[in-house]
Amino acid sequence: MEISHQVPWASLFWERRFSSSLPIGQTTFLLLSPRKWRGMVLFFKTNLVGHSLIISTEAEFNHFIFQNEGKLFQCCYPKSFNEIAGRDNLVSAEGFMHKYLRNLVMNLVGNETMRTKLIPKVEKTICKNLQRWCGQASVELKEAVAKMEFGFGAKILLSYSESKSSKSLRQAYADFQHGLISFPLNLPGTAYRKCLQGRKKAVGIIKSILEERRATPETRKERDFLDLVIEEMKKKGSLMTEETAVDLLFILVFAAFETTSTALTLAVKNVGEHPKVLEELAKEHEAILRNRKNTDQSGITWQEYKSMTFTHMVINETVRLANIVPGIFRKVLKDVEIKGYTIPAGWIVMVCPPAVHMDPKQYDDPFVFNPWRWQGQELNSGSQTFMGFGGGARLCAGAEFSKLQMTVFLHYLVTKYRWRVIKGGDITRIPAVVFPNGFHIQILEKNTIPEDAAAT
Ligand code: HEM
Repeated sequence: MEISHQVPWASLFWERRFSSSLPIGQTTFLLLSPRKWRGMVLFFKTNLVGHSLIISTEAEFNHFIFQNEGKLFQCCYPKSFNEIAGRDNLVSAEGFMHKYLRNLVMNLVGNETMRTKLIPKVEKTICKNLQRWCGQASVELKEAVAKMEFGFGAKILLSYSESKSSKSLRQAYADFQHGLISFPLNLPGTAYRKCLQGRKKAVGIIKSILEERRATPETRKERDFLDLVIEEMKKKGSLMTEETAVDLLFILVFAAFETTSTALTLAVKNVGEHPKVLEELAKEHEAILRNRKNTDQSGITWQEYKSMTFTHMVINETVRLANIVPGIFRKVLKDVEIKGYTIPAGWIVMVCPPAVHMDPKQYDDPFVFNPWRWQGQELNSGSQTFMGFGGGARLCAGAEFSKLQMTVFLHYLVTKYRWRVIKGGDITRIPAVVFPNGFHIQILEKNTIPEDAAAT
């Protein structure tokens, strides 16, 4: 690991990945003539399970890769990823198929749907859960939020309810997640085998819901995403086969709960550790309540949501530091010239967002949680220096939806409740962000005194 002092984030990623996930065999870390630019290694060559791989740690080149999606670069995740995410999964789909699937997803979580349909539903779910957690001695926030997001996602996608089902979709995803980032060795006892088994169970449940729905199209009060998918399947010459439908639903249920729950837990942790941020956040949300002309207004309006600038700054800062997706993989379609080097067609490039997010040339004191650094900037989900949600034509389809959920959660948390940490909150990267001891907090109504404090 001789280069660890030069690219701490990238090397940390590989070190963790290979030491924790590759118990057998050795992957060598090859460093071939790294180009330095303003003191930072731009890119270097290594090898990933037999593939030649360029790791790009440079903002400009990463942006170039995103902007040339489909022309010079193509999405490329390892074969084993397609085995666990499904052959027809949206993340690996290309060209017309990618556009078609992405459009369907935008139908589910695009701005118009969020504005007209999702805000009140998100609010209702969050308020109900916060009320339930309030007063409990301790709530493990990551798991509690993941459960809430899973329930919400499974409902809008499939009208699935864990409590009304004989088989647990949630457990199937827990097994899937357990081995998601592991060496692709399908032998009894391996994490990868467990992951494949989890996928098989989840796919089985989703398939049976799909078949049941097709056999007995009921008249539900509200259409879910599955209704839309089935409608697509019925169209003459449709691209939507049963396999594609199942793979799409499978990946969406997962995407809907895992990433957002991690980001939201980190947001609460960051805000709690920075009293000035909490104060500013509360000020913004209390002003929203105060400025309402109609005092009977029951929920957040789209305009109010859009005006929560400081909250959006807190979310961007959280996602920047979280680096939930540490590597984004692309295949080089044609030879690419970059700063005097040629990257040959067929090679794999890994965009490394953490290296950009933690680069002191891009962000002053990059390890410090400082939402004010976003002041006056466009708070987009992707830019040349912010790639927590990826970029270009494959910018995360759920980025805005994820931000909406975090914003609504923070709104109710800071206006109605207060919280204190009971235990946990440590973070480990394997390379996915995990909380090894959880993040246990107590949530109380804003104007109550905790029992132990009242007793003293
Ligand atoms: C904090 C939360 C989230 C983070 C950090 C995140 C991150 C990302 C990243 C980095 C990518 C790009 C992958 C690539 O270019 O290969 C991506 C793609 C994607 N994400 Fe997210 N995501 C989040 C939440 C969500 C949610 C809530 C959904 C679902 C509703 C979602 C659905 C998707 C989909 C469908 C894609 C593929 C887009 C495409 O290829 O066109 N994500 N996400």
